[in-house]
Amino acid sequence: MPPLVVAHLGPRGTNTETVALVYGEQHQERTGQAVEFFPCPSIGKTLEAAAQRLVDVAIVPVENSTEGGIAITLDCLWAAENLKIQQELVLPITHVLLSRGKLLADLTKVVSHPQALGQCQKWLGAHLPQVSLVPANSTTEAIQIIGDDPTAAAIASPRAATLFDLSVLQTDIQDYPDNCTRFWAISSEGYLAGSHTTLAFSVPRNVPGALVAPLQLLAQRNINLSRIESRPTKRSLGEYVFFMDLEASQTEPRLQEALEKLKQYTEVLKIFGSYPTKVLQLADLQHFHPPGWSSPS
Ligand SMILES: O=C(O)C(=O)C[C@]1(C(=O)O)C=C[C@@H](O)C=C1
Repeated sequence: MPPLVVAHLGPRGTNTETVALVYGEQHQERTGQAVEFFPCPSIGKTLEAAAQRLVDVAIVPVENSTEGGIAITLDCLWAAENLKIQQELVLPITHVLLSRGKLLADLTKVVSHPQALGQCQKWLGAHLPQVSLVPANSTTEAIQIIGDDPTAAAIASPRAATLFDLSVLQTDIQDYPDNCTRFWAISSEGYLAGSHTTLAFSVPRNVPGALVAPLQLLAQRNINLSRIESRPTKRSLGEYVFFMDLEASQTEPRLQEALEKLKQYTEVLKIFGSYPTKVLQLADLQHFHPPGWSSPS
């Protein structure tokens, strides 16, 4: 059997890679199939690899508890024709400040993924108000960017600190202790059943009640909405695509009925599948975190 190929945002050491490693380990334990990893330069390229079937599965971040939705993931999912969610994994996110320099006072710039900079903005404002904040494609690309410059620091994971042998100037710099990110394992192949279903739709006209009718269909069937998020359609200002996460499975008649009726009220309706969801615990992460790391939850 050929190995399962799992794409993730690279280079090695990103938070997304941690989730890919856990996903791969659990897949191998469950099926016996070997797993190979395929690091990609951006979230968009990771999803493209899955859509073009260059890989079997793409692991991508969807939403962070501090910073909210990851727009590029939702936009790529909407644009692709054939992508389905297989599984949701929630990772507690701990950020550390890494540098070849020794003192906070010597730093002039801090580099990281915009999500990570956003998740640490209060800490940065309080401790490094004078530095410039430089965006990177990932937390480990940030480590490559700072190189040996002792006046630059990167925000990355404790695992990246160990992998790249960098000194940690400060641990736990995320603004909220329960900071966590939801990730999806996405594939172009069929999908598994599970407790949650994600869909997205555009509405035919921007009129009063355009969103109330779809919401009523769900409420009448006692289907709980765990998230609703809008993204611009990019056709004209004020036109949106609505993403919804539902606490119900497509195998349930109440959801099948609601989805059938939803077609009347939507212009384009995409169903990204039903999937199980899991909050990763220390036991899931034990092979992928440096000694001494403890889960924030
Ligand atoms: O740069 C990384 O380490 C990533 O995995 C990306 C990413 C994101 O895009 O949300 C993933 C989790 C964290 O919330 C910060 C950054």
